[in-house]
This record gives sequence, C-alpha cells and structure tokens, in this order.
Amino acid sequence: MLKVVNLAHAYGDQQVLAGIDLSVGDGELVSVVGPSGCGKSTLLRSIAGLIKPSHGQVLINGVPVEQTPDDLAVVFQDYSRSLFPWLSAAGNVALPLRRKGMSRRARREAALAALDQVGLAGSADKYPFEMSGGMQQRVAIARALAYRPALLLMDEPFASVDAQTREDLEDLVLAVRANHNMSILLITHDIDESVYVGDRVVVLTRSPATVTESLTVDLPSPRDQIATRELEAFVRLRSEIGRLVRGRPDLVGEQ
Ligand SMILES: Nc1ncnc2c1ncn2[C@@H]1O[C@H](COP(=O)(O)OP(=O)(O)OP(=O)(O)O)[C@@H](O)[C@H]1O
Repeated sequence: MLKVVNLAHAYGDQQVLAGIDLSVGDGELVSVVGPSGCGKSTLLRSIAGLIKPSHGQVLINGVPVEQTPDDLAVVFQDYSRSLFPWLSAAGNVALPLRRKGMSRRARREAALAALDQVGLAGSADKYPFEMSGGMQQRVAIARALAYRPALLLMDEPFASVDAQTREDLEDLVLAVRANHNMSILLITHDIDESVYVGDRVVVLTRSPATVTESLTVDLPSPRDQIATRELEAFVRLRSEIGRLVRGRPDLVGEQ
C-alpha cells in the first residue's frame, strides 16, 4: 500500500532525514518511534504530500505521491490548527465526507456516530473554542476515522488526552482498522503504545534520521490493555525498542 524509498529531506542546510526506507502493507499498522526532534513529523508530512522531500520517493499502491491523495486522512499533532474554528464538532467531522458524495443527512449521521465512538456524543454542536485540547484532538480523530481512508497517517494523535481516554482511543483505532481494513502509520513518542497498537515498529535514529530497525510485533490479537502489556513478549520488545531509541543497539538482547 505505502512504500517510502530512500526519502531524504533538508530544511535549508539542516539535513533532517537521511534516506528512509519503509513500507506499510494492506491493513497493516506500523508504528514509528525515534528520538525527539529526529524528523518524524517531517517524514509524515512528506508521505502526505504536504512537503516535497529533497530526495527519494513516496509511492501509494505503486503511484508516486505528488499531492495529498484523496484516499488519505491525517491526524496532526497540533490539534489547535487542525479544526475549522467556524464549524461545530459535527461540522468538522462531516466536511470531508462531501468528497465521498454522501448526502447531507448521511454525513451528519456518520459524524455523530464517529463522535460517539470518541466519547463526544454530547458535544456534537460545540465549536472548537468551547472544547478542551483533548476534546479537539478527539474531534480530529473522529474526522479521520469517519472518512474511512485506505491510508491513515497519525502524528502523536493521543498526546493531548488523559491516560484512560488514550487507552480507549488506541483500542478504537485497532477496532476501526480491523473492521475497515485500513492501513495505518502512527508516529508516537510512547514506546509502550508503539508496541501495543503495532503490527510492526520502525525505529528511527537521531537526526539526520535513518531506519535503525523494523521489528515485528508478534503478539496475539485482539489486544487487551492489561493482559497484552503483561505478556513477556511485550515487555521484551518494549525494552529492546527503548534501547534502540536511546542509541544503544549494543545492549539489545541483554536483560
Ligand atoms: N518547517 C520547518 N522549517 C525548518 N526547520 C524545520 C521545519 N520543520 C521542522 N524543522 C526542524 O527539523 C527537525 C525535525 O523536526 P520534526 O518536527 O520533523 O521532528 P519530530 O521527530 O517530529 O520532533 P518531535 O519529536 O519533537 O515531535 C527539527 O530540528 C526542527 O526544528
């Protein structure tokens, strides 16, 4: 579905990405972790066609991405800039559904259902300025999920919500992915999260970033917030990724 080939990017003379190769298969959820500031958001914006990388290629189903593809949704890290302030929560979620040719009523129904899934059933008619940061981010997540894109890109989507909501949203993304066969690339700072939701975890080096490792998450599905995190395989993988992110691959395997 998604293939990133030798992607490099520099802002002026600051080299940020130094040749990234990665792929996301049909229906696969790939988590991307890496040190702070290593270029994760730059990678996501390049994949979404929002910036033109200095070098390399992004292919979706074999077709090079020149501009943001129709069958793509993005949840940005910065919730404060991702919603239209003049539209209600339901209006924000319903807006992209116009591109799907849905009737006004069907759009409204889909928006209400998605808001209900993210725990905002009672806030459909609120405007962004009437909602907390975490609520706004949940609206952005509802908008992406309601659109049912073939490929969903998420940049730290759960960073601004409380721990309980975060777990609920992780499970919601897994459920929607399973029901609609979406391919998902999720960028996160949270190593536990990368393992819990991922089929694979791609670890980036410090900037200028390259891929250090791509690890398969061999854990049973459906995942469970308590039981999965208790599994020995989960704990082992989390430690291995932690060491890789901290740049000590020499320690991998030691307990
Ligand atoms: N539009 C831009 N113009 C110039 N420099 C930029 C721009 N966007 C990002 N950078 C720089 O590129 C580097 C990587 O930034 P980026 O946001 O891609 O990293 P990140 O891994 O997502 O960061 P974080 O872990 O803090 O979310 C940083 O040094 C940042 O200052």
